Amino acid sequence: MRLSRYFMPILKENPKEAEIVSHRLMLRTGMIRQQSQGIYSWLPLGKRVLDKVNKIIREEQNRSGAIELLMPTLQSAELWQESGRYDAYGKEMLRIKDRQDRPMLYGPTNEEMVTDIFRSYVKSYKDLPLNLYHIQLKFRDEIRPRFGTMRSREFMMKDAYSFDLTQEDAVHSYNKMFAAYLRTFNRLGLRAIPMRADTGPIGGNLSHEFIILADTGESEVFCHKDFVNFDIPGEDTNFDDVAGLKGIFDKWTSVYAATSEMHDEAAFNAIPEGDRLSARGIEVGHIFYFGTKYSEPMGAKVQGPDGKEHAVHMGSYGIGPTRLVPAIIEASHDENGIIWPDSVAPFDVVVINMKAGDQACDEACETIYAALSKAGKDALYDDRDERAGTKFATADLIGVPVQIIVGPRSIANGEVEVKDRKTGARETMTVEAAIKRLA
Ligand SMILES: Nc1ncnc2c1ncn2[C@@H]1O[C@H](COS(=O)(=O)NC(=O)[C@@H](N)CS)[C@@H](O)[C@H]1O
Repeated sequence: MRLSRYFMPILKENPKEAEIVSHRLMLRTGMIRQQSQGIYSWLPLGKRVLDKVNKIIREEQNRSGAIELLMPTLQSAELWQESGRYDAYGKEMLRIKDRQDRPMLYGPTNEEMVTDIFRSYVKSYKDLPLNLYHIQLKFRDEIRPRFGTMRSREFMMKDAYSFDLTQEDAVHSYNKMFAAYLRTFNRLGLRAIPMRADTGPIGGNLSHEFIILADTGESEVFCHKDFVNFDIPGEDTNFDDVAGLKGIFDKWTSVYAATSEMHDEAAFNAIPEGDRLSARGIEVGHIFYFGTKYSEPMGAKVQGPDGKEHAVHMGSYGIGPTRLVPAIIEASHDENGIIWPDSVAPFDVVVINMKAGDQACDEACETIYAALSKAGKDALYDDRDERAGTKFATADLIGVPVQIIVGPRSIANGEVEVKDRKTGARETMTVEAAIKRLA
């Protein structure tokens, strides 16, 4: 992408409304724009990151055997009246009337709708287990949306829903998602800690929140220091191995970890002082087992091996992609801007032409940009008619992992400078070596 033809409205000053670093940087880099309270547009640079986050989420959901679909944002009130949540959900629910004056709502979550889909088609235990998921916008009229897209009113959620014949089978489905979440957050460059959690309006009695430690996190968390060394389930994880997945769950819940709602001070103090960790955290995922809470009232039943009808056992599993983007920034930035993990960076490389209009610089940049693009790399070419200093600041601000700096002096010797955004390390090499290294 040539920056002179892109749309990336960089702000020179820190926006005063931003209270935390991720909100400040997402506004300054032109990743998002607030349209109204708690409602945002994702501008091109932000959309590229959001798409990469969703790609990883999708890959790990699919690896676990979950099947993707897409449900609408607008839902009929009747479904929520069947489950009894229409009134219980409270003021966070945006209620709408259509032109026929029918009561509708902008979905805050989709347990009722996915249960309606399930009950319309699945009648036998032979079709289980089943896990259906989508990545879709939600609306929750948060009383105090803040911190940009960290806590917004309209937000994107990956929400998955599992269906099983028995509680035992449902716990295996829960453990599949548990392992998939550990893999997902690790691939996003985050260390997420699963913590026993409250179930709130979703319901049920088994629930874990996945929290990443960050000073500006809204959650207060307490856990054992050992978490930081636990192995992440590998690519070769066998999601049909009931005992194996139970082993992963047991390992990752073998030491103390709880959010403030579930904290047990005595249990925490039983941990040797040096091993205790109390911190602030950001909830990036939340999983629930809630049995027949929805299937019973909504008649989602299958015929069991005994020939009898059984309400299916369900769970739901949420991840917040539009919260993950700021969460990654909170976990990975410095005084010059964002430091994107390679896996979600909006571009792989930024080519900086220190002197646009200088023939040698222009030619070298075009050669490098063409070679990187040909090799399938996401390259941003800063070809703007701007001072070099402005270009260096932009490249550091938007956090692209690698910068190729092309200046008149070095290019006279056929050389360029390659800078690593995370470490700041710089290396001078020939144009060919730079292309070979990065293409
Ligand atoms: N207001 C919000 N802004 C941004 N992300 C949010 C917001 N509310 C929730 N999320 C994200 O969505 C995830 C799941 O939300 S939740 O309420 O915990 N769970 C559910 O809604 C269940 N139905 C799981 S499918 C959270 O872990 C969080 O990452």
